[in-house]
Amino acid sequence: MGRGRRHRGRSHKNQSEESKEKVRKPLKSDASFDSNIQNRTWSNLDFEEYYKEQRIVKAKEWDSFMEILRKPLPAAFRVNSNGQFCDEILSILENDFMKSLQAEAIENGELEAIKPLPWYPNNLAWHSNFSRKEIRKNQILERFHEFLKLETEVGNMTRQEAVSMIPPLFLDVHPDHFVLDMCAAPGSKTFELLEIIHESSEPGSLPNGMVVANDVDYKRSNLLIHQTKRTCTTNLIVTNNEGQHFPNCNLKRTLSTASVINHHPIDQLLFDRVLCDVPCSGDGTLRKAPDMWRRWSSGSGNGLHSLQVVLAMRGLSLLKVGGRMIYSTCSMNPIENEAVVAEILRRCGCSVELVDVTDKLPELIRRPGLKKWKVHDRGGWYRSYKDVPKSQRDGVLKSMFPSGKSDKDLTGSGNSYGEMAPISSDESAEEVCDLPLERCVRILPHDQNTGGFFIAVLHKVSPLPEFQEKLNQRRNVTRKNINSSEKSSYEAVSGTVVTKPEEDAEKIVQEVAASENGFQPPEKEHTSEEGIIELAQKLDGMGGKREIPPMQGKWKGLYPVVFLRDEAVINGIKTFYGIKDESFPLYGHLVTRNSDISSHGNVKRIYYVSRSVKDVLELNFAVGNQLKISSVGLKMFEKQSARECEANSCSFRITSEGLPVILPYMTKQILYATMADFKNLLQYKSIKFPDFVHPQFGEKAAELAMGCCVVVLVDGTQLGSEPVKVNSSTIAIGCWKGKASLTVMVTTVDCHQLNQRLSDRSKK
Ligand SMILES: C[S@@+](CC[C@H](N)C(=O)[O-])C[C@H]1O[C@@H](n2cnc3c(N)ncnc32)[C@H](O)[C@@H]1O
Repeated sequence: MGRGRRHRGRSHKNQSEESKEKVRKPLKSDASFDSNIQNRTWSNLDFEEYYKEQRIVKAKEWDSFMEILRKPLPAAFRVNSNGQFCDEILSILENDFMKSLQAEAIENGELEAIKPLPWYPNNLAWHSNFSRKEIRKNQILERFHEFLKLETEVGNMTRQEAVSMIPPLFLDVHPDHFVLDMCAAPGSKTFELLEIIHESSEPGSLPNGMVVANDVDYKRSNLLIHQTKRTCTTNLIVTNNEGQHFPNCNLKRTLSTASVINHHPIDQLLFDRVLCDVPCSGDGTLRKAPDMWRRWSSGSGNGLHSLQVVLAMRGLSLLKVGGRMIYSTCSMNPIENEAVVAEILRRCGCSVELVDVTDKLPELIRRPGLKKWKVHDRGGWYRSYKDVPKSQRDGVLKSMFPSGKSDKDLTGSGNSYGEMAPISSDESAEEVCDLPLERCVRILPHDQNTGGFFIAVLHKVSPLPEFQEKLNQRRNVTRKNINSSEKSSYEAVSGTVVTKPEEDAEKIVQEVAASENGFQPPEKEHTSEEGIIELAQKLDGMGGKREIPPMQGKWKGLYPVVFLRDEAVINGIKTFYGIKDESFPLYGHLVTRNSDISSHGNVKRIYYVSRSVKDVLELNFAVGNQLKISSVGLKMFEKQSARECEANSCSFRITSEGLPVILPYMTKQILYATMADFKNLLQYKSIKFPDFVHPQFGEKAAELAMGCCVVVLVDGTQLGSEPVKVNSSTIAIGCWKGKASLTVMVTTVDCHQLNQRLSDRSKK
């Protein structure tokens, strides 16, 4: 659900109080809900009056539009295209669940239980005809629920509302693109963007592109950090800047000498793609957040309009010429949608075009953007700004109207984008926007049983008009001044500034059982998407109150990220795992943060960053840490304080998320196991060397240096021809080689899921 600051609290409150009296109880036919939901209200007369008046659907469609809004939203999910078991999972969906759930679907009056979303490429996204609640509560659906839960937890699937999957597809992202996700939390679209960035990369090869996922709310950002961990990406930076003041880290403006600039591969942070999925009133999510029926008022949309305009304008100014930006909301309100798009087109003149995407995703049922709408405020309707009484002009802005013109403008000349349609002197005449707003994409819930959504695709043809850029720069200079006083507590420390350590995200996830074998438990991993969404909704329920990090502790809640320059640590890792600089350079790509350094100066966690992220970190450092970074790169090594350790072993273990990236470059500490031994390891977690099915495997394990190692699954024919080349289907797990046994260092959930997938494979 969209959220943001409510600018006009007073009118909002009055209207929502009024609307409480106008609500009605649910229809009898909505009987499938549990009693808790039944007691909720499923209508709001203000909502009905508002959208009838805005004519977002034809009169004859009204009843079906309202009817679907009162039905719970069907669950939707995506299969991670980069996941190792993508094909297996698709096959289970097609060959098992599509058939086995059919009877239950028919009982529910549906033709199909689950089906691929026809507009999503390669059948990777699915729609189920059961709501999330039904899936959770219904016993027959229990096996399906368990499957969804497990595969989501290990990162093979993502539960995501169908409409929320659309913006990244229209954005046309390539693996070498720099992408800004401006309002990114809780991160379902960031996850999708990362998937696209990584789509064609081979194991270990990192794409040239990257994603900056920004959100002003640090608590919601922590959900994003947790959620995107499952992508195992080195190409992500998470920031907590205000989107409208997002810095472009312009080195030319910061440094005076060209020679210094020459040392930096990039001198300004601009993006090939921007996703501007702004905070909004969120009435497109009524089906999954029925509480909104009670809270809905037209004031919410009005209150967010100007923030939405400035966010979109900032996004466009951070976009490279030739780049593409998506403006999207999960609201159906034209004030948050077409009015915002019209205003940014007016401000940008010919430098920005609204792209016609009718030929893209042809199976997606969509409606054109509106050209006519009205503004509602404090019980009154206005067709034109000239009708708004002076006393109400603080709440109703001229940019909210189709012409975007004030009384004075209406007598003057048109704008550079095109002449507006003449406004008749007739009081009842409606304003019609002359911009090509029909190119916007409206998704209405009753067209294909989804939530409501709005998308506009914008193309930056040339630099923005100079005064708009200057306006943006002025805003940022003012912000920078504020920031520099805020920053005094960490100025002396080199590196990037993070607002809060990642561990906060961990607090919300389940603990994995501590290993009995003397080493620290593996890092806490994966929580369910359901949990993430529920947490995000709880945060939404805080009424737009933004969370700022508590300013406690030595670093006052601001933890610097630093490049790891400790050669003893880096060389120790390189030697132990046999990593060669020419194939996988570690130096310059490893970062840590002060919160990860113990009081004795020992590093606890080490993160790996791609070249693109490294370049941005260096730029950010050079411009005085303008980006407030809360997470960066991929946690690759973690200090292991084991009981059993030898002088020559490395105290850093490889994390499970880091393993797929580094494995192709490891030349030491690798064991090759056949299915029997591999499955036994997953099942029993710790096995003594003589107890392996293949004695040679136990002998090789015993010969290995003590400490972290990797066990790679091979078939019998590959044994003896080691090293086996790693490819995208390679299955490997991190283990600990002790004095007498080999112990798995993978969470119980991951072991269980992997075992299940391997059993499915062997059945074929
Ligand atoms: C509609 S939600 C984004 C959903 C997200 N794109 C996703 O797919 O999961 C809007 C987000 O904007 C954030 N937000 C609100 N005001 C902001 C601002 N001024 N700058 C950046 N983010 C903001 C909110 O914290 C919220 O997480």
